[in-house]
Amino acid sequence: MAEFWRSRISQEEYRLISSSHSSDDMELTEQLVEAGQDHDDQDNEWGDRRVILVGSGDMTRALAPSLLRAHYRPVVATRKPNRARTWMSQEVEVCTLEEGLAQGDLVVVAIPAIHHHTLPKHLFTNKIIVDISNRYPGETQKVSLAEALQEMLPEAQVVKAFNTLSAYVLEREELYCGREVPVCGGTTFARARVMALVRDMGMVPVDKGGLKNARTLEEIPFQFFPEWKVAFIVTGIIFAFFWTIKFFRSQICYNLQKDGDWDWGVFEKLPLSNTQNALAFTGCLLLLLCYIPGMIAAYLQLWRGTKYSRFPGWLDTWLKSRKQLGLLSLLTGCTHGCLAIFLNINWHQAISWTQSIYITCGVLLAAVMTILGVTSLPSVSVKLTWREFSVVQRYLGWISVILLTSHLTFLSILGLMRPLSCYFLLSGPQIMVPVCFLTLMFKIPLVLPCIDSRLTKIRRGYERHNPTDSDNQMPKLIP
Ligand SMILES: NC(=O)C1=CN([C@@H]2O[C@H](COP(=O)(O)OP(=O)(O)OC[C@H]3O[C@@H](n4cnc5c(N)ncnc54)[C@H](OP(=O)(O)O)[C@@H]3O)[C@@H](O)[C@H]2O)C=CC1
Ligand SMILES: [Fe+3]
Repeated sequence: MAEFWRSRISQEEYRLISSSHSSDDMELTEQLVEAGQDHDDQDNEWGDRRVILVGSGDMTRALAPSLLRAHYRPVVATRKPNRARTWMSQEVEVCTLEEGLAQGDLVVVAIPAIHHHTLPKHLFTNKIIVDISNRYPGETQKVSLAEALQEMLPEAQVVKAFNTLSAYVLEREELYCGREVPVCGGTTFARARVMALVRDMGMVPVDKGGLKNARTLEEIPFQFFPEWKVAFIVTGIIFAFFWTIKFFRSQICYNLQKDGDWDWGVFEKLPLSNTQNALAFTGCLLLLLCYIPGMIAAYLQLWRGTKYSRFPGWLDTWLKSRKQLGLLSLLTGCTHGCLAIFLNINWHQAISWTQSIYITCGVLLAAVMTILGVTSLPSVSVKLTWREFSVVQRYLGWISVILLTSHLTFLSILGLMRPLSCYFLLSGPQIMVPVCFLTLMFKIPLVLPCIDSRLTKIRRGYERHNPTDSDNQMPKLIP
């Protein structure tokens, strides 16, 4: 194997290559290695650090500088070298397809997939082809673009990569560094080589197996907030619930219970007052929904006496949606705060002590939630130590629940005791204040030293039913 690539490929990838028993795979790997050595012999200075970029479009213009930064040598192979030279930097070699493809065995095909059939097939023998193509919206193919390219170039190894990044991102080191890049296809060697390239460029390669998975990779750019789906649906349902309650209480019940004609004037409150009210309680419930699943998980672990059994699917999904629920809680809560300032505050009127506590708690809650929201963003959280992150998320999280409970209680301290004014329909505070207190009540046992130490033990790997078994399937953590 060419020395340069041996040093770039991690031990784990090398182990995978060595343990690959497919004879076809090994044969192709040998051919590729030989091809790599040929290029080494041609030019020792660069060896197979050359990466041939076919096409001179947006992706080539974004990839070439990032390859240079990673100490690779991009060679642009284009149909129109004279034109391409005008927009490529001096350090990038620009040549014809024939000249370019003769220089190296790692080739990035950066032309739209509809033009793949125009590629000179004979020049791609024994090459590792990095297919970065994406289909256009609305286009549907039975086979993935990468599989179609592999079928067209049977003597090459097609590896799918980089299609999940945009030219815009690839132009900015600060945006692409640390990003995950799924890679699939080729022999294990070809894939490992592309993964090493991705890693050298400052990104994190994720091995997605064979080329049959290319379709999944080609779907990624078309995904629409997949991690937010659950949180958006939950937020929509909660908002509709509180908006309907407010509508029945303030518009329908009000008119049904009063004497005289139907008052259409109260319907004017629908867009602003009702929406503000519904946003307030949506934000409250979303905040609680961030902390309730963690408590359920803790009780479940205490009951099972182990952390090594899977949570039910619904709890797993709920736990994974906490960040999104928290950010939506911040959004709805802050919108409620802004609207409430316009609606409720009469600056010339003295405020009671309950109102001043309610306002102070509300403003503090907004501040604490902003810190929680900002620290949950990946760009910020990667800069925090594990301790900093867990202290902020855990303690500030529960402080926000206490502030929320105080905010709601002092908002409606008198209203809570009032008899139901709209048949059996509870008001927002009448629903939310008990839920807040219940959440805090269930949290209190978990912070008691005897239970907390038991939970900590379980989370460090202790198992109640199997305390001494060293053959447990999962590794134990050192306390
Ligand atoms: N733009 C982006 O953000 C992303 C693009 N991609 C994928 O990367 C690939 C390239 O995209 P992009 O750089 O934006 O495309 P561009 O349209 O900017 O450039 C494509 C290049 O392909 C070559 N080309 C154009 N027409 C033909 C043809 N008829 N025959 C042969 N070659 C042709 C040209 O190069 P020349 O004239 O030098 O030969 C042209 O510069 C596409 O498959 C796209 O799906 C993937 C992720 C993101
Ligand atoms: Fe409020």
